[in-house]
Amino acid sequence: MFSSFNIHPFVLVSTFLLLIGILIRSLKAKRRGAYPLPPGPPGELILGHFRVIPALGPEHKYIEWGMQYDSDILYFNVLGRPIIVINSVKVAHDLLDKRGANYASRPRFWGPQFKLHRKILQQSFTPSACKSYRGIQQEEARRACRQILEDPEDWETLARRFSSGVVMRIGFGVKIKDKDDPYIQMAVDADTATGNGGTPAGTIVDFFPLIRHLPNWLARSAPLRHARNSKFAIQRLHDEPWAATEPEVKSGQAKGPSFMRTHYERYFKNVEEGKANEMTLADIKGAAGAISIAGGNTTWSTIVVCILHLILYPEVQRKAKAEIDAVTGGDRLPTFGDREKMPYLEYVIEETTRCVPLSPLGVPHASLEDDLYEGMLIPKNSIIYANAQAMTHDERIYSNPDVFNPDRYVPKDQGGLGEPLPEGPFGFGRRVCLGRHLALAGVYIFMAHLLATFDLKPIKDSDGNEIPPRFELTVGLSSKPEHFECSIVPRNDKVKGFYKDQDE
Ligand code: HEM
Repeated sequence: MFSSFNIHPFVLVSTFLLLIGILIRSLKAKRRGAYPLPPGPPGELILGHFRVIPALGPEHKYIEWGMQYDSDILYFNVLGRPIIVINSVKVAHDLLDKRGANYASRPRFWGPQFKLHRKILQQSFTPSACKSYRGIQQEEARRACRQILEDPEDWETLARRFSSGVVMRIGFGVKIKDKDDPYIQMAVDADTATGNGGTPAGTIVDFFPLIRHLPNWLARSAPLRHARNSKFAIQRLHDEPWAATEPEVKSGQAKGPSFMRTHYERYFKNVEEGKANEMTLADIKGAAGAISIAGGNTTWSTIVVCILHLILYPEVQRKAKAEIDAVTGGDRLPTFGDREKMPYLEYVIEETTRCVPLSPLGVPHASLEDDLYEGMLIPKNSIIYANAQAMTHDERIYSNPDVFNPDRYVPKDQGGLGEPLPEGPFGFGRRVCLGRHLALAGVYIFMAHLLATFDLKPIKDSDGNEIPPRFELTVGLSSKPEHFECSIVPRNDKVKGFYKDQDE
């Protein structure tokens, strides 16, 4: 987990002194109260589980340990900081939902002003508020698929343009013009920042926060360098769209709806009327930026993972297309009005989030006070990982969990397995993803357009043999799929007619 411990000797000496403190803290934690901690593998004297938890794919090791210790809740201690891993939906509900107030915090890397951003964002992305963004999502899906018709090789960038285009329009009112638009590169840079930083709250910087003040030559930690480079990319995705749209919004010339416009206008109206403002302009910018950062890469990655599985499982693709054609007659593009008539496509999307949770360990929460769960102590200030990989692949709930099978959700009274829709890919409790309704609507409209228009196939080698696409994910706050080769071809000549008269 913490393999990048590559630091100057000066830091090592200071670290030694720190370790003494850690040892005292660890011993104190062990002696705390009469209640046992949740089970887990043995750690080392000072480092705890620092070297025990693997750097890559820790979620899989946590699943193994859960079985070994026959427990859905595990305890670790890294450099004196308690870590709790939750491996089942039941425990996640019991702690993160039912006792949400105690588990609503984040480890130190989240700023306090985010609480206010969350409150404001939450109101903007309820299921009914999301309906007002459908026009934007539909227009961007049409535009992206029309461009894929012209340039199928570039489907991946065009899918990214769709997802970034939607969140940039909703956040700031910025319209991404084409795939070479500089905003695309900004979104890619921000994706790299959030998608490659290593296991969240699992790097040396998270346990020695003071290291982040050291110059690069002194602390040669890869995650630290990554965090520093990322800061610029993330800031840019706030500053540039804000600067580009502010003059229009200020002068009342902005056309479409956007989060920024709504709150900017409200802010100055309050100023005029002498009323207090809850948010500063910097808060409005921060919240609008959060929409672009949190919503672009995640939606795009879900689409790419869905495409990949539809290529690997051609029978699922065939069924999804048959459902779409039955609703549209194969004569038009699907709309949001068709969504409830396409339960199979909905299951395909849910199955995508189940098979590959993009944040396999969730985004870590932190506990505020000591808590007791089934006779076990969960210490105050623990880092809490909700292991979405464990929950979505729990064999007690899902049959053959590694198989992509949207039919698993078909209710029993309709002849299906009646397995529950996945919980975990969007997190839990008071920090649950507030963009989930928007994200699922975006994936629906994009995939419905894509499947109405194209066949998604593996590429072939020179002998005509199919080469199945390769599947790999980066490791970060939200992972993203690595590039894979595939072939996207129009289903027939008629589909081109779907895109005539499109307003660009
Ligand atoms: C398929 C796409 C998406 C996935 C898989 C996803 C996943 C997640 C996860 C796992 C969390 C952490 C939840 C927790 O801590 O328990 C989260 C938080 C968040 N998501 Fe999403 N998300 C997606 C799309 C979006 C979109 C489109 C938006 C934009 C509106 C968004 C905005 C946020 C925000 C602002 C947070 C932070 C919430 C907080 O800390 O209070 N997400 N998301």
